[in-house]
Amino acid sequence: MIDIQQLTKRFGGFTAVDNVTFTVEPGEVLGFLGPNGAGKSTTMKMLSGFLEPSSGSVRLFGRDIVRDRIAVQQQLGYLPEGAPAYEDMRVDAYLKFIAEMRGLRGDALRKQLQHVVDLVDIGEVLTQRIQTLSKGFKRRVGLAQTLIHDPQVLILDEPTDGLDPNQKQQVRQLITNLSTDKIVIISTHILEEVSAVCSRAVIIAGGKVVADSQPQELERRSRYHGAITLRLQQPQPQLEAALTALPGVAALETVQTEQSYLLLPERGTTLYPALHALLQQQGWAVDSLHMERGRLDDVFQQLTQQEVA
Ligand SMILES: Nc1ncnc2c1ncn2[C@@H]1O[C@H](COP(=O)(O)OP(=O)(O)OP(=O)(O)O)[C@@H](O)[C@H]1O
Repeated sequence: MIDIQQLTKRFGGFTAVDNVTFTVEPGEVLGFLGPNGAGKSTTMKMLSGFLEPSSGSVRLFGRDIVRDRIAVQQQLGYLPEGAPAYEDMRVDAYLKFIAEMRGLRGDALRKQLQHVVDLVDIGEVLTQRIQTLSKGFKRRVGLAQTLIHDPQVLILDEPTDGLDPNQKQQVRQLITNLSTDKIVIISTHILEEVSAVCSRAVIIAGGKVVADSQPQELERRSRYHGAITLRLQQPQPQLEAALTALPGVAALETVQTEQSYLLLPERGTTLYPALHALLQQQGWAVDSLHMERGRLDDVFQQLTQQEVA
């Protein structure tokens, strides 16, 4: 388990990370979210032992990262923001170098190297210099470096930043596969990433935790939770008035381009039964009907703007 208690970082008079507390268990993928400048990277640096907290603590399986830094770092894999590497080295030489730094030798080194090369699928670029790689491959080499000593905890700072949609998908799948027996913490400002890979989301703004929940629970806080988008097969002149009058409708929006209506529910209301009854009664044929789980971007905005304001 990783146990973060009242973690704080001040740079001069400025508090970048302010009393952050949370714990993460093996098998969890924790998404650490926040707008630019919220304090994500600073927190990740403290979690991985690269920056000393001003106050508070980080304990990994009971060991304090400041007092026991080397022992804790042996169980950690850290991918810093931008996945920096020695650009003029070849991929194979770089990974061998990192493996040696991690104390691997001989057969164990060769096996582990082969294992991570297969895992992140970089066999075809092993003899290339890192500076000549595409962003996607660079990021995968960064991940290989993070995984080489088979750590129990992975701390990945914006692991899919700058990747194309296919590469994003591959890295997310890899993170999901790795998470079965590891603790994974990823920082991101990509909300779809949270829905795609995270079992939990901690949102920070202005250095403070403003939410700590499962992504589905956060979606339920959105005003779009249970919202229905409706399009009929034939336009009906009375439709708009009938929808506005439906019990439980908080607001009605029209989506002109698609000739559809978006019905927003009053909090705690399920709109579908009343809508279904209306459609049946009027005999209006439905072209499409979609009910939303909620929108993370909406909740993210509410939570982070409140804090900044
Ligand atoms: N070494 C430093 N000295 C002074 N201020 C710093 C230092 N490092 C970070 N900061 C400030 O702390 C705040 C948090 O920065 P941090 O990089 O942790 O944010 P972030 O959430 O990772 O942002 P982004 O999404 O843009 O990467 C920012 O205002 C930043 O300017």
